[in-house]
Amino acid sequence: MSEEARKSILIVEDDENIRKQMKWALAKEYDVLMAGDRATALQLCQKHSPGVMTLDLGLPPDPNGSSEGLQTLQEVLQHNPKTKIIIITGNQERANARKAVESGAYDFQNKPVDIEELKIVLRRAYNLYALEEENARLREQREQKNAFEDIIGESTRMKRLFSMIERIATTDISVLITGESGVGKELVAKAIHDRSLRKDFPFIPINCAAIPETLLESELFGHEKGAFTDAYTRKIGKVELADKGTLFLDEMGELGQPLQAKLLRFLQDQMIERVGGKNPIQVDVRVIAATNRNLEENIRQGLFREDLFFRLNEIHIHVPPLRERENDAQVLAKKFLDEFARETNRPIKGFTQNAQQLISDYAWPGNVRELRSRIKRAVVMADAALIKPEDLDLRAKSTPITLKEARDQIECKLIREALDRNNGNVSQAAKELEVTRPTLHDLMKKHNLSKDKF
Ligand SMILES: Nc1ncnc2c1ncn2[C@@H]1O[C@H](COP(=O)(O)OP(=O)(O)OP(=O)(O)O)[C@@H](O)[C@H]1O
Repeated sequence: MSEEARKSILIVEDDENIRKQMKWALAKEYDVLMAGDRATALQLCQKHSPGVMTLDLGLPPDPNGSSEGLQTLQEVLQHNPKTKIIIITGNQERANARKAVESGAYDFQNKPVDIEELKIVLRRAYNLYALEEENARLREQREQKNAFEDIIGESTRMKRLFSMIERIATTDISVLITGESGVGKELVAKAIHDRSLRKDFPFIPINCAAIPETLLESELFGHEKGAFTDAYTRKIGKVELADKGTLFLDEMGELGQPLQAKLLRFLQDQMIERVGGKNPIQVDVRVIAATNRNLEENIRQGLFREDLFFRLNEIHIHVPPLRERENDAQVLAKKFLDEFARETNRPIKGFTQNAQQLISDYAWPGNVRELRSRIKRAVVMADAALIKPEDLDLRAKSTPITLKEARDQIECKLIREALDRNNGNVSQAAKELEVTRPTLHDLMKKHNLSKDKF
């Protein structure tokens, strides 16, 4: 069956003529089901689970009121919470339409229905329905496979991150991703984009730290021909290229004050101006920003605008460093090994026990990026089927030299794990570790651990 043929719609309308007209208008795009009362509507919903539904609020036995329509809405949503319901309502029933939307209807349309407008609303509603279905399917797959497609991870922290990504992806909320260098912030941004309604439009990353401040404005917003000495032709900026899609602003903390102001304006009204341009251009862009800096500290120092921070930080996602992800370094190492062995055609099968131990113990300051490049090197250097510790070239950095260093390392690891188990609750973590709360606070300070990151 083709994708198109599987789209189904239920029309709930007690006037037979209107029902027929709507069927006629929609049959090309949808499998149309029809009901004239609540009982039939419920039956059809349970049997066919339609993606979208139109619902006339005035149904028998209350054709002039809305009680039966609202009851139908409630019961359908109970059984089919993902079905997107568009309320069809008379002009004088606005309050009821609003009530219906508050109770979970997707949208409403006034009578007499403008069929072309309704088709657009239905298409949007259906896309959202299909995306939610797809995300649920992916979630099921992930739960079976213990992975999130391209983002590998089985640790509690990463599983929490995956469900956060799923929850926010279909909203248009701006997201600020924080985390050390190399933890996978860009991968997270891409995963959000890929699960959003914008997924068929561009995902445009830009690294604000890699481009000199003087060029960054025209990289972001574009320029007109002749705007400055080297502007020989018109250039379309990244924001415009990301129209209808997602712009990923990496290393956001590096942005200077003038560009912060321009960015804020674009975030507020989705309008930009090319450098040297005279007319504002309307865009429709979701922004995901990332930083490995402490932006709150930058705000205190007057380096970063607070209003811009609030705009970008509607949702905050912290990606934990690799050393705080239980067994993930092992899982990732195996995955990278398989990938590079295949790529280079080398018969490398795995790691010696000592190499595995080293991968677990090492602190990975460069996070997944460092792990990836170490495994790449090891696959090339290894002279046997199993990778040995020296192939990884890490030993010098990971082995504690003194007893004190070893004690510190284990102390830090135990505190991190206790905070992790207790979602950052210091009192509970202190109880588990059998120390007082103030002692744990002191130790957290010593190891530079913040409870907000758990
Ligand atoms: N969980 C993961 N699973 C698989 N690959 C990963 C994972 N996390 C990161 N990587 C890989 O590690 C490298 C670094 O990831 P990424 O560029 O997303 O990090 P980042 O946090 O954005 O880094 P930076 O702060 O330096 O911009 C990439 O090659 C990415 O594909």
